[in-house]
Amino acid sequence: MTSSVKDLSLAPGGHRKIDWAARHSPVLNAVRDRYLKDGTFEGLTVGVSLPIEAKTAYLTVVLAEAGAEVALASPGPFFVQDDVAAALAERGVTVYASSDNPPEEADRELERVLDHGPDVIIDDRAALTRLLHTTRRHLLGKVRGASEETTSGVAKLRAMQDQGVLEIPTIAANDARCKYLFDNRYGTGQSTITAIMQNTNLMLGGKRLVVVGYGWCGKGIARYAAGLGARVTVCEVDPVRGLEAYADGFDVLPALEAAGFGEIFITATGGRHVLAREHFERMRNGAILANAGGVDVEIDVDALGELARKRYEARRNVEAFVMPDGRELHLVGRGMVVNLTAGDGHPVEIMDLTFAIQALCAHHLANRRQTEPGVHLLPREIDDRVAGIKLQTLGMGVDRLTPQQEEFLREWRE
Ligand SMILES: NC(=O)c1ccc[n+]([C@@H]2O[C@H](COP(=O)([O-])OP(=O)(O)OC[C@H]3O[C@@H](n4cnc5c(N)ncnc54)[C@H](O)[C@@H]3O)[C@@H](O)[C@H]2O)c1
Ligand SMILES: N[C@@H](CCSC[C@H]1O[C@@H](n2cnc3c(=O)[nH]cnc32)[C@H](O)[C@@H]1O)C(=O)O
Repeated sequence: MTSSVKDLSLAPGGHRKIDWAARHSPVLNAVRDRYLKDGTFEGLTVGVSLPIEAKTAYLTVVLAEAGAEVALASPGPFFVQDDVAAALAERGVTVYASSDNPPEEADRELERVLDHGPDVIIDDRAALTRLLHTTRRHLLGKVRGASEETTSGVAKLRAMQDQGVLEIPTIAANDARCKYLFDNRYGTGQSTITAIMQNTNLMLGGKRLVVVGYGWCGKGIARYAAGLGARVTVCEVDPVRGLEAYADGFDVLPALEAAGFGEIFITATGGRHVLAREHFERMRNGAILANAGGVDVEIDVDALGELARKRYEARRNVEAFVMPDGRELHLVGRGMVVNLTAGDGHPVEIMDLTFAIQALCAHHLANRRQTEPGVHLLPREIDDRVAGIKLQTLGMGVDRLTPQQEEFLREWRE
């Protein structure tokens, strides 16, 4: 089937971006050479839903080179770099994506991916998996399994499992240590702060910055912001995580209190309306709001619109909401995942680790090494292998326990 992209003439710029990602992806390259070329993917179809940018593109190129037919769509038009989509169409990956597509038609593009009849799925926020269980049920039988990219997607899959409706094996790629410890923490930390600074052109040093949610993403954001001199306050609902934030050197306060003094607010919870009307009513003139969480309802943008007497584009990717009392609140990246909708996503080296994990999850499922319907973890030794390869590419390494040390740890007698 043929790709459907915005403009094929944009391909040269996309090729350069993909080549750059390939050059900085030593782990995925090693995984390709050591594991993916064993014929597993010959004759199989891999359906992918991920933000379409250079690192995602390189993952799909690697899978295609390993013999798979790959079909790709994005979770929506705000996650599409058209030059990359055009380049991919030229590299033998079928891609259904354009930044011009209406957001409400995102499911249609994803269904076109499913209509390829995938054997294996690489998913983001469980979008393909949910469609597979609803509008494309007739394709369920062919799917060997799905690998899930993000925390919010894993939560959806667990909800499906709890309700007894998940009919395929899935791997929580997000829950691999080589994923969340680096991608969610350092990747989100760097790329969220970069996107906010790039789009506002404002300084971070000295600013009162509020991070809502101190999970892996929130920890990364707080750490990078503090490193650049911001005065960080954390808001949590989990007292232990709040205490952890305190021990890491941050103030911890309820969001309503922080609303009154924050100058920059970043949400990273995966929850709904964590910043809402009552917070907007207290915020200072000029406050900046951005979301780094995986759902686009963390900031109640509808309420912000209802409160505002006027809204206008203050800068590219920055929308100003003028309140009845004259205060302006500035929303970066539409309240969607800011590092992707208003930035280039995570650093290449981070996605190199994430996509090495994803490639191995796909390989695992393609080989039917996990056949039980439900949500599963990637076997620990595969995670260890990826970390080992990364250390090797850095010219570093770790030690191994000696047999005596292993025995000491196993033995309970002194
Ligand atoms: N921007 C990115 O590139 C990126 C990368 C990875 C994950 N994500 C997404 O970011 C979100 C967070 O991921 P994570 O891995 O950090 O999850 P996590 O579960 O480790 O952390 C979420 C934290 O938010 C807290 N929380 C929930 N509701 C809250 C509320 N109303 N107020 C304050 N705190 C609240 C929870 O207690 C938890 O500590 C998810 O939606 C995930 O999909 C985004
Ligand atoms: N696309 C989702 C939200 C994604 S949440 C964030 C996920 O994006 C992933 N991510 C972050 N940066 C990049 C990137 O540059 N390329 C591809 N995926 C990325 C990251 O691994 C994380 O788990 C939606 O429908 O709203």
